[in-house]
Amino acid sequence: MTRILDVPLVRMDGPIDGPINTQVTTQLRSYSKWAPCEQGVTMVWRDLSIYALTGGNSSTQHRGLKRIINNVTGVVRSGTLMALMGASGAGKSTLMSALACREAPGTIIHGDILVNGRKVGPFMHTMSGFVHQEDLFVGTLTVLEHLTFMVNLKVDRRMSQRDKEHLIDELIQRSGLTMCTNTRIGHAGDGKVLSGGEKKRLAFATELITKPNILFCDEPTTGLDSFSARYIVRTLQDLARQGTAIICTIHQPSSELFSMFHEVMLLTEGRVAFMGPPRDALAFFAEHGHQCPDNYNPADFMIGLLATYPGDENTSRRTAHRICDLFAVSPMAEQRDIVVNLEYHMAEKAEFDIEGHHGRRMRNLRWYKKIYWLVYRAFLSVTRDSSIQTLRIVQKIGIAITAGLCFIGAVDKTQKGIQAMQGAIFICVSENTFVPMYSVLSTFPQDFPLLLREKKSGLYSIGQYYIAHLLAMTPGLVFEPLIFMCIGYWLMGLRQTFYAFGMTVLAAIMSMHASTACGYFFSAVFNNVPLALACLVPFDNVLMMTSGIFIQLDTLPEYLAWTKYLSWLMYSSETMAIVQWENIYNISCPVEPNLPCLENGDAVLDQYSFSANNLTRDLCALCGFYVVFHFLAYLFLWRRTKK
Ligand SMILES: Nc1ncnc2c1ncn2[C@@H]1O[C@H](COP(=O)(O)OP(=O)(O)OP(=O)(O)O)[C@@H](O)[C@H]1O
Repeated sequence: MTRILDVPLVRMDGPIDGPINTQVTTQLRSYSKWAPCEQGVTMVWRDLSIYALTGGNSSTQHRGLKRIINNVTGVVRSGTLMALMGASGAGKSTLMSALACREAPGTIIHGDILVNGRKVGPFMHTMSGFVHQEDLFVGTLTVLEHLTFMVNLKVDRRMSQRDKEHLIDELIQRSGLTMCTNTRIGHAGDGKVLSGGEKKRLAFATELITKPNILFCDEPTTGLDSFSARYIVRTLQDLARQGTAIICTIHQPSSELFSMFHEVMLLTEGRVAFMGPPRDALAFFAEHGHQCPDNYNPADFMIGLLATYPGDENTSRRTAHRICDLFAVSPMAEQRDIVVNLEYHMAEKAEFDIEGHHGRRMRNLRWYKKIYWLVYRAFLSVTRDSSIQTLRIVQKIGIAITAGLCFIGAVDKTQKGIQAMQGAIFICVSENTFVPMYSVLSTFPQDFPLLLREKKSGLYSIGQYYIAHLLAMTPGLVFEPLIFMCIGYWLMGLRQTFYAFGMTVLAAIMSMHASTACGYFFSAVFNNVPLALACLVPFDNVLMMTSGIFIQLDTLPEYLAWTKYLSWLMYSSETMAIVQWENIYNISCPVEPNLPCLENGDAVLDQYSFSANNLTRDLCALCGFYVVFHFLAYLFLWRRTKK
């Protein structure tokens, strides 16, 4: 059903370079089918109030809720670039997040927000983009790699490789990043990396991949020089010209930037003080006795007028409230209300199936391909930090050579050799335990903000992220112990059979995997490295004491005996000890008859409370540690993203 409206409703084509004319002519509009791309979007919100759960109960915080947005009504349409302005704390970010359906947990929204007549919901994540104030990227990737990753995860899976490449080229060109296609995004303090303005443009390019109908930008010009800020607002103008509806919070824009917006919405203490074209804003304020002085920045003037000044709260609040009251009964508010009420009216009459429509239109990447692309990114990130990787390998080789040289000739089938052998086993186990365990502690605290943002925007699930991360780490976790054992094992003079060597390498690799799993668990539980460290240090002391090398485990007091079963060091030490001592029958004894003597391998194992029958149990236990620690780490991470 197509309706022909004879009241101002939607403006689809107009003088985008200048302010929008609110007296718009008739517009065709169909609400019988979901067609935002074809006909443009109109987003409206009426009497919207937003509360934050405070948990407090003071007189100003009604039933533990703090009202941040107070009965706000508004509209934004395709082709409009709207600035959301107000003093700090006016509620800009809260309102914009709610409109974008990306509100913080604990936020309560009263009132409906409609897009082309439909209540906003999860579909907003596919039909809208959100450029955050703080840019978060994997800094080791280049611009091209980042966009390749994002394009593959965001676009319809039926898109051909050629079209994807074409899209990436177009995004790079449109964002003015041609010169830095192969430049690393970088972290602060890195060498040749993107500038703040380039990062912001890359953030825009990332959001434009899906050609969103509505784009939300949180302070896109903050921290940029005037040239970069102008470039960003020009880009937004271009986007609006192509039919995107854009809402953008902005702090203290220059006069030039201010005039580049088509509409401005001024907020003060959660209320609307003005909504309309920027030039009408000055006229509105002047009409009510607040004339902006010549040569004064209009944005500064209006924000200053609406701000609450410490020490003069009552007067400044009275002024701001009076302006809000005056705007609420102004002809501009009346016109806005006509559009909004009509949208609500049409929404009540129309029938549509938005989820079904979107389901039909967009086919997400299959889960295993998402894992593939996540592994690709994680692997690039790991290998790009080549200095760290090289250092770790060099460190492993250095320790293996040093330990090997220390033990050369000491490990033999004598009573002294038994102690040297157990020492060598401890080195093999501990070298593949403590360093890897501590080195992953910062993983989740570091990755969490980006992970949360990408997860919330529906790029992937926590499970996919976790599996991909493990897969990307696995080659390193095999290679490092392998290189250590290849050098250290033979230099130390451990048992010269391939079976013994293979089993020792296997135990070292499994020990490395269990240790990193434990490190991930602590990283996920605490999400704070100093706290995780404070808890891990006592834990690893217990691990060491119950490894079976320092104390005969049978002699542990009964109430502590169970702790040995929690130590994967004990399982890997026992595995290595078994393969070194099984079927050894000829350990020489001292000449003096009264001195204690361990005559064979079984006696040695017995001395350390180990048993040759435990080999399978030990390997299974090491696998168990790996699985249980990772599962718990995943659960904690998943729970954290739900908060
Ligand atoms: N979860 C919350 N609990 C309590 N108060 C909150 C919460 N979230 C926001 N607020 C309060 O609501 C008000 C508006 O916050 P908001 O971040 O939306 O303001 P803003 O206009 O975007 O400010 P700025 O320009 O400084 O970013 C502030 O006073 C803030 O302290």
